[in-house]
Amino acid sequence: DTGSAAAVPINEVDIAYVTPVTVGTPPQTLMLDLDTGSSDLWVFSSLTPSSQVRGQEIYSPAKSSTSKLLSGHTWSIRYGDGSGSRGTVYTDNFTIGGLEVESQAVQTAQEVSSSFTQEQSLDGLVGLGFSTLNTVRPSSQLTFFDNARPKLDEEVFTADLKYHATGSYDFGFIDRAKYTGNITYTPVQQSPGYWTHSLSGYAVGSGAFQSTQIQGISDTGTTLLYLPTAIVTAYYRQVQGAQNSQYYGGYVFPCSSTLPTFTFGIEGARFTIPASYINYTRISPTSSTCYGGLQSSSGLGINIFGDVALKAAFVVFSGTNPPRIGFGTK
Ligand SMILES: O=C([C@@H]1CCCNC1)N1CCCCC1
Repeated sequence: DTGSAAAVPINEVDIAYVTPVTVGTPPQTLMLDLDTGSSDLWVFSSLTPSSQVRGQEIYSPAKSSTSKLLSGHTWSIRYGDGSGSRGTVYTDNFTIGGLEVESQAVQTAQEVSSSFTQEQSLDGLVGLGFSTLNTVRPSSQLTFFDNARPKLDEEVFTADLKYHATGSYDFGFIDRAKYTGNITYTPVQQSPGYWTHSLSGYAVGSGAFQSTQIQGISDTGTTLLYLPTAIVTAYYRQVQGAQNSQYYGGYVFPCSSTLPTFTFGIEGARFTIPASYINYTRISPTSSTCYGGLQSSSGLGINIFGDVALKAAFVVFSGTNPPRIGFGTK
């Protein structure tokens, strides 16, 4: 089997992407954020206090003839940005892009943090990290990908995220029409449960490529690209008027600045992020100061290859043994 579904940016700066999924019988359609940086599948639900729901679609297990309570099981997750949610668990039929998993653990939120309440076009997350990260207790649950794996034509899913446009996620096949040339693969270290791998180096604009191993995680659920401070300062040294603002919590610069491109390496292959992707957003709607799509990872304890980087490539998440990740030019 295979599946293919849209990845729709939820606002005009691609802060996150949502994908239509269906839960239950008859199918209830929700728009969920497919997140390779976590492994819980949770949804706004009929159990979410109405004070915490602001326009989101909800899953009502009582309206599904195939829902079953996973008795005695709970979950609680805290994301690196301080957001979080918690609740109870049902199993139910779950589909993405025509690919169905019967009896998928669907984590129903009984509480969500304010940033989720405020994000009205996001109805929950589909964790596509390794199932070892799942927070359901007393028994942890499998991700949609792990459940679908036995029925997939090929043990892969792919991400084709786009700048200010709708892209796609595919399951079970690699669509030759979505990239040119070959996919370059590199090993994944699946502990503690992220898609952890290394870049082979980087270049700022037309500068020389610096060959250096940079370990981090490819995370479709993180908006920006977070790299070591030395690399980030070297980048913004090329930007007139750029500064690392304590007030805004990162590098800002005049929106009129000419930004260099940023190139990253995967093994011998090179992927160039256009300057426009790094001119991320105005710090407020009328401001002429802009916030960068490349920021320092020093506060995070981990480098994160988020959407600003991933949308510059066609990315193959391969669940083979051992797992690996592949990047193709598009
Ligand atoms: O919470 C997160 C991210 C947040 C954004 C969505 N993806 C998961 N983590 C990934 C980086 C290490 C810490 C955990």
